[in-house]
Amino acid sequence: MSTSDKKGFFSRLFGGEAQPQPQDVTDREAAADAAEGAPEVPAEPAELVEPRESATAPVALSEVPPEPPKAAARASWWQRLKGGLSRTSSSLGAGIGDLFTKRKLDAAALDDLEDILIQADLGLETAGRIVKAVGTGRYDKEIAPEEVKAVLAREVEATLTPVAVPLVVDTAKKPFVMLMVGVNGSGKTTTIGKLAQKFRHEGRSVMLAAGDTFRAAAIEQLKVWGERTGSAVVAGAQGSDAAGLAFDALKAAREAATDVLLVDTAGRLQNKAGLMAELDKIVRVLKKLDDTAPHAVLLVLDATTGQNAVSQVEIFGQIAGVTGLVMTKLDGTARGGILVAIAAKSGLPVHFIGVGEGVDDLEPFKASDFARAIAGLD
Ligand SMILES: Nc1nc2c(ncn2[C@@H]2O[C@H](COP(=O)(O)OP(=O)(O)OP(=O)(O)O)[C@@H](O)[C@H]2O)c(=O)[nH]1
Repeated sequence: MSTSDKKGFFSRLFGGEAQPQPQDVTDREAAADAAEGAPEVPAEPAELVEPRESATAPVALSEVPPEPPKAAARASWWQRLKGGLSRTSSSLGAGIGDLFTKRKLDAAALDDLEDILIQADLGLETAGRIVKAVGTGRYDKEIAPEEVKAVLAREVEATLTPVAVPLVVDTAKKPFVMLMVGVNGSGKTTTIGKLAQKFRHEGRSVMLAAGDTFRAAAIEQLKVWGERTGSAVVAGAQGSDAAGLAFDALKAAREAATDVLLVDTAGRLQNKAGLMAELDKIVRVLKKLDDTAPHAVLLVLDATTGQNAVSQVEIFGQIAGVTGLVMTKLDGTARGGILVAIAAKSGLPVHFIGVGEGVDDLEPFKASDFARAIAGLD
């Protein structure tokens, strides 16, 4: 099928507790300045918020989702994944059901199937593969919707298996530095909180750097996550230099022998050149202290943005050297197939997916579970 056959498709495309040390601001400023002249905003000493004894500090911020009920009352991950992807699977299932109930497989049916798959944002390549697989050996015969769903699950799993790569924290790096990038509202800060919780449960010490200095609420949000997860937080004033703050945080994390440092960043894509300069500068400043840092650059993508997420992968891939993906909000869209399109197109590892606002609504990405859930299979 040529792209022109699907008019409008491409037009949618661009639509253990660390004991941190006091900061050496002189070092930080020197490194930041050496990396890129003087910071645009005069640097202020970063504030270090040490983790509280209790990880259940009162939450004052409406932006931070409430803590989930006790584990026993929570559904299993599979149930939450299936539930989260239900909008996508029911939309696909309804389309497939309508199409193949008591109907022979012919060219028109295959064309209609392709439309349904493209509307679910699975991407042209995967849609084409699924249609071919459904058609093979079944032409002119009746085919049950369940059979089509099984083929769909098989092909989606085949596409996703190569990218379902777990994130490995290299314990030789102290700290293992993860830079979190993505557009505003994609779920970066929430994902940082969820990851911090995971790492803490694995017995690692964690520090969070509030590098999204653009929004005061983002800084406050990160502090709440720090309290909740028992992670130290390095934060500066709103508008302070993000690279300087990242430098402070890495220095503190090193001195405290922290296992993982998660660095939040701003995501103002409307100012691409500015964003590129800021991310570049953060990376260069981190390298002053550890030339192998950052050890992972995770792009957080909001599934509800559909095809726009594809262009975000391209842009952030160019400006931030993305090493892996996290897809959030798969529970809020009927177009969860976008993950499949991105996997096929970019080949980037998908480390985690999020299906809710709760702290445990983020899990390592597994190709077969996702494929079964999206196809509506048990
Ligand atoms: N339904 C749902 N909501 C999510 C998920 N992940 C994050 N959110 C919500 O999305 C909203 C934005 O998340 P943030 O973490 O503030 O996003 P951000 O990218 O840090 O945004 P900025 O701070 O503006 O850059 C919040 O209300 C989160 O609770 C998810 O997997 N599912």
